[in-house]
Amino acid sequence: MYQLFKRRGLFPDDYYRPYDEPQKAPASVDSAYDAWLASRVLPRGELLVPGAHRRFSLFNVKLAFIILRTSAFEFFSHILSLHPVRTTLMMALNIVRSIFPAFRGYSQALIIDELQALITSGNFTWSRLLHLVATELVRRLFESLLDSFAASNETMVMDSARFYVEYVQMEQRIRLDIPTLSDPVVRDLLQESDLFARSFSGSGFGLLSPLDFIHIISLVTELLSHTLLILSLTGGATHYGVLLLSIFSATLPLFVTWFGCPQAHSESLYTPREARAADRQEKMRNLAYNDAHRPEIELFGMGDWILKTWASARKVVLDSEQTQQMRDSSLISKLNFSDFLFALQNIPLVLLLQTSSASLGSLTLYRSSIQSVILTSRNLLATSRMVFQGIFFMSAFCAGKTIKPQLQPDEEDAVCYQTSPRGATITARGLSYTYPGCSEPALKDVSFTLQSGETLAIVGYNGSGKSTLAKILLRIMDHDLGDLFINGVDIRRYDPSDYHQHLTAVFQGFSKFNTTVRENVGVGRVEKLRSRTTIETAIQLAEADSVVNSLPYGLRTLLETPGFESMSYSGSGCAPSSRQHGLSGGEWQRLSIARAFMRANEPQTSSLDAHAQNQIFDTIDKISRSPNTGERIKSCVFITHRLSTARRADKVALMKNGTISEFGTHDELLQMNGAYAALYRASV
Ligand SMILES: Nc1ncnc2c1ncn2[C@@H]1O[C@H](COP(=O)(O)OP(=O)(O)OP(=O)(O)O)[C@@H](O)[C@H]1O
Repeated sequence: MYQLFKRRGLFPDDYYRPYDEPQKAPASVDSAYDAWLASRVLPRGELLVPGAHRRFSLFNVKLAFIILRTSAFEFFSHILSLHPVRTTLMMALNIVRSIFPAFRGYSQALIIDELQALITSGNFTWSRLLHLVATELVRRLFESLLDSFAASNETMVMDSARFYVEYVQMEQRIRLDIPTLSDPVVRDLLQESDLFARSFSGSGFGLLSPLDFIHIISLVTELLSHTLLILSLTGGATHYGVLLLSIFSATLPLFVTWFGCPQAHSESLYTPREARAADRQEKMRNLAYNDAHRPEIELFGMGDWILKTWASARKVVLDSEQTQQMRDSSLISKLNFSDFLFALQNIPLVLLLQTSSASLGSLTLYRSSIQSVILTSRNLLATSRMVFQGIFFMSAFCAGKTIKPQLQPDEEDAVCYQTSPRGATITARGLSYTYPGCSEPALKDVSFTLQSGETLAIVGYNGSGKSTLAKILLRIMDHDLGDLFINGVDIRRYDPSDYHQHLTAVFQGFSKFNTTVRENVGVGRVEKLRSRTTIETAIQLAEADSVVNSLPYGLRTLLETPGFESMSYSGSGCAPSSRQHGLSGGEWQRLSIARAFMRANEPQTSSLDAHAQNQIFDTIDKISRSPNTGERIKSCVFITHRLSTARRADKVALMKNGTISEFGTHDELLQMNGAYAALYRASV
């Protein structure tokens, strides 16, 4: 697999390793992807699980800078370009709003001082008091108007940013092919990229969104404005010294937590064993909660096993969380600083009282400002910490955009699929394939030739590699060794989406979508989703018309699915639940065949059918011939366990232990008197 990735140029040479082996940080880091990968490697060669918080170390700070340099600028410029005026306004308003608290404190202090002066001089009047209160109310009104305008502006900016990242996420998932998506590195990358996208809706592991970079700026401004106020109230070196001491000691515990105990979150740092346990407990929980599994859970009495497995996995996770908590609550963070701090903060207050300029207003202002400094420092540290983590998740998001699907040919190698009048010619030479993480190949040295217009039946025992070969022929997986030529051209040179235009397939494990019959069939050829005629023809070809006609709302019937695939969501305007209807396994299969037949009328289509039966073979045979001359115009490969169906194909391939052990016409194989002949005789 590593060789394959190297060849495809998906990952740099020196640091892709299967996850079971110790990991090594990349030798040089000069892209967001490198930095993301390097930030996950722990000193012992273990990998951080996706979503884990990065330690605040010098190395990670350097990586964060590389990410900012290589991808953050591009990302933020894109966000800015979505709403340039509103985003700029949002930044400006954030800074303006950050000065408000200090200004508020100052204004209140002025009112108190003025009242104090009025009372001591004996000039107090109620009208003067009302005037002061009214002024304060007007100031507050202005503040709240600006606040609500800023909030609505921010919502618009955030919504468009959220749409953008979610769109890119969806695009990424759809663009990548099965081999790329099944790679563990890519899976982790996409998981962290998802966390980044979710942080925009405020649900990414408690992360703030990346736009909180702006909040850092406003928090710094707020901190500065309070500090300036305090400095203006206090004077002299003694005051400054004590003041600095009190602020430092107020924020010290925060720094200790930030630098010393970076794994405050329970999910932050799992060992591979703990990560596996976390995964297992989640799977068991899903089994217990999902109604789709209920019949089998009851039938096979899986309840106890689920509970036991969940309990042992849960214990491992809880133990790990406990260890982390104990690590986090180190002695220094357990020390209760609050009383001590309170005393320290009062020292400048006492000194301030000694000065002749001390007034009630200035004392109140001092007290509230010092509290604000502490609060703002806390917010600043918490926000910075989240942003620090967010930078790494952002690198996953940006790196995800650049992953090249493994099956995509290089531009200079790509060729367009050229149709041939009688269907595709398939030539396989020494094809081998090993699933990731497996030691034994699922396909070994498979060679055969299928001429255009011929039908090939693949037969063999369970697990002999039939589906694997079909997936390679369908180009949804890539072979490791050997060559596969379609119409004389290496299959690797075709763009998969171009190649797929010219074939169709029925899968054994076909998808059951929780949507209408029409959409369940129509997705076989999305551009014809609105063409009722095409859908009805496909349904007729698949002999599924009796199924559809028996449904209360025909094509508009909303199908209930036991599985997870869902194409509808609340508010989508889907049919009401009264239009829902369940189908039997066989009826679903008919619809899946109709889905495949959506492409069957294309003259050059090669049909591939998994686990076909006699009746289906008749239909496939009918549509793979020209309606005028009756000549074959499509090649067809199908997998079957029924040898009575296999004998009707032009060629039969018997698969055994991942390879084709016998190949030829039905009669040739019978004459060979080998395994096929024995199986055939046993079946009749
Ligand atoms: N995703 C996978 N990961 C790892 N191994 C796999 C995977 N899918 C299949 N295999 C293994 O590859 C081998 C061939 O499987 P394949 O599904 O191609 O067999 P098959 O002949 O189609 O079987 P069946 O008739 O039961 O459908 C089997 O040993 C199987 O366990």
